[in-house]
Amino acid sequence: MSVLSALVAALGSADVEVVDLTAPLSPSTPVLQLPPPFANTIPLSLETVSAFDDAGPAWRWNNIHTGEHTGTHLDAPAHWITGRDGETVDVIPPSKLVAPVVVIDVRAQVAANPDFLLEPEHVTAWEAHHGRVPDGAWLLLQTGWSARQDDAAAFLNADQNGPHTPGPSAEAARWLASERTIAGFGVETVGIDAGAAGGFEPPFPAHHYLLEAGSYGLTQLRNLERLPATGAVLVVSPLPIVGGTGSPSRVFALVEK
Ligand SMILES: O=C(O)C(=O)c1ccccc1S
Ligand SMILES: [Mn+2]
Repeated sequence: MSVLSALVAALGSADVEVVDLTAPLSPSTPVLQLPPPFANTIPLSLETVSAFDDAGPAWRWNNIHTGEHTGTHLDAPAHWITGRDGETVDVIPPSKLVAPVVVIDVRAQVAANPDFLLEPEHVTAWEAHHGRVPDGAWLLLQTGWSARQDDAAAFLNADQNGPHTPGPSAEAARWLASERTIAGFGVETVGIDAGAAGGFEPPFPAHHYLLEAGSYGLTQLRNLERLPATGAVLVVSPLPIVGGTGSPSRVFALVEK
């Protein structure tokens, strides 16, 4: 039996489960809110072209208005100034679109502190149990934050001092970019950087270092609790927007039961 035949058989027998990691995309999907004077992306909106009416008696269709960085989306290296000469979303290599995925569970730490920062020591402690993060793998940070996805205020979790959401420290971002070779870094929150990362050095270090290194970002993921710490395969499906810095993406994982 060929490998793909075996996969099809496994999918049919539920030995391999397809887990959708994508948040539903609607006009109420929370989007990043950068402070003035910075511009912000738009949320999704649907504009009716026709709906079984005079404009289209037998068909319904819409125009969609969205940012590249709206909802569950991919960040390409070209999104950040440090990766400005890097890959745009239309040329992401297939080896990053379908790749091994590992999950680091920090839900307990985040439940105690929404400003929790992933440090290199958290990754090396995980590696002591699960082995080194494989070269070319996606590393997903499981924070439990997807439970907030239906409440924009809770999801963005901002007060007068700014947003309070977890993410990597500047040192963790630098370390992941220099000491490991990951396809990308994925999160449940609105962006791959922590809410306070605008005040880090360098600002937004996950973007700064990981996109500089040619890694990608994935945001606003959910259902990470259905993934094993290792052994699953991630499939990332961005739109191939020519020259795009990112794209809303359908993301799912193949999980052996
Ligand atoms: O790439 C994003 O969606 C994102 O999170 C972001 C975009 C622009 C500026 C800062 C950030 S933090
Ligand atoms: Mn983004």
